[in-house]
Amino acid sequence: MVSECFDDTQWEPVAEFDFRDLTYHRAVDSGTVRIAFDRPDVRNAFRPGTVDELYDALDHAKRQTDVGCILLTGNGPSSKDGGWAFCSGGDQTVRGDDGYQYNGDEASEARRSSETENSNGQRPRARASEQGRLHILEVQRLIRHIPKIVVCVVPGWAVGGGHSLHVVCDLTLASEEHAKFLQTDPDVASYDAGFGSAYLAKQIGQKKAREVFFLGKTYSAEEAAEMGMVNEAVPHDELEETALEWGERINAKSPTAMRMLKYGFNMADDGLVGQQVFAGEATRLGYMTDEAKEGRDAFVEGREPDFDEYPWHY
Ligand SMILES: CC(C)(COP(=O)(O)OP(=O)(O)OC[C@H]1O[C@@H](n2cnc3c(N)ncnc32)[C@H](O)[C@@H]1OP(=O)(O)O)[C@@H](O)C(=O)NCCC(=O)NCCSC(=O)CCC(=O)c1ccccc1C(=O)O
Repeated sequence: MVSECFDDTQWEPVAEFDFRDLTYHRAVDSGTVRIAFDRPDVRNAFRPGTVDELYDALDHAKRQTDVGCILLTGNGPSSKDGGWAFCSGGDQTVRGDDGYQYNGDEASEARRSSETENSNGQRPRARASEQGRLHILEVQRLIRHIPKIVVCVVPGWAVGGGHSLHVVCDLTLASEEHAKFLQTDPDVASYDAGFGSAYLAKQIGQKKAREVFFLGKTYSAEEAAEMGMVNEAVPHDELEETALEWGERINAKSPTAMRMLKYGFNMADDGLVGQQVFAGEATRLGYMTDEAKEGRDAFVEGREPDFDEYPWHY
């Protein structure tokens, strides 16, 4: 069983990957993928290998031109106590002095996988580091810039670095009964001073975001929705069905419009990187015009470009 919430008639595994800490599925009927943390007994805490896998799954999803929506969720419940989680952040048991450690089997497994081609003939990157890692932020940036809509589907706890992941996703859907939102970063002497906090303040306001971090209260799905950091709370039994419906709604829309809107929303907060990402997509649209083709063809044919027939639009 993937997860108690999971309807296996609606999904098929993405065959290219055999992840240890995640499951990765594609919807049978729509351009939606489902990436799920799969360590329910530790509230889906992430260790360095989990973060590597998450980056790989997202990067793969990014390259699927018939996929418009990514659901990011957590499998459950825990076999130990029946508890549900989206993600409880960095696995504190493998936290070393300079970051989170690949240790024991995990390091050798990552090394081994770097030596083995997957079924696409691709060789996964070697990443197991002797040093501590703090690379969930690379995943945050990928979610932020991925040209698709990422929906965080929260079936239980969203805590610490898991809370920050929900913040950076485009939309959040939460289980009415089990979703709980909590920031413990300062309890374990950690601090996501980027999207996890400053961008959260854009969503729920400065006072409330400071409350989330400085008081460390736990918020229900309903409270989180009232605060503006969750889009909707739905009954637990309907969580994944609703997420899949959202995926279908998203996929019915214009891919170009959705991409430009996402980057437009990002741009105001992302400085020159936001402008660069938006401008890159504007360049792609420009390249698709006859006017741009004339520029390219003139160069390739060794003649002066003739732009006379293209108006200076106003
Ligand atoms: C999530 C809880 C609130 C759930 O509480 P409860 O329902 O009572 O369950 P528990 O009995 O506590 O937990 C069950 C079981 O899971 C284990 N567990 C839970 N969370 C973790 C975890 N994060 N790491 C390891 N293990 C965990 C727990 O020990 C139990 O195990 P048993 O063997 O059954 O006893 C509660 O569990 C809780 O508060 N968890 C800790 C939350 C936390 O502090 N997370 C870390 C915050 S810091 C962080 O996430 C890193 C931030 C980060 O990523 C980052 C930040 C800035 C720069 C870079 C980075 C980066 O790249 O990493």
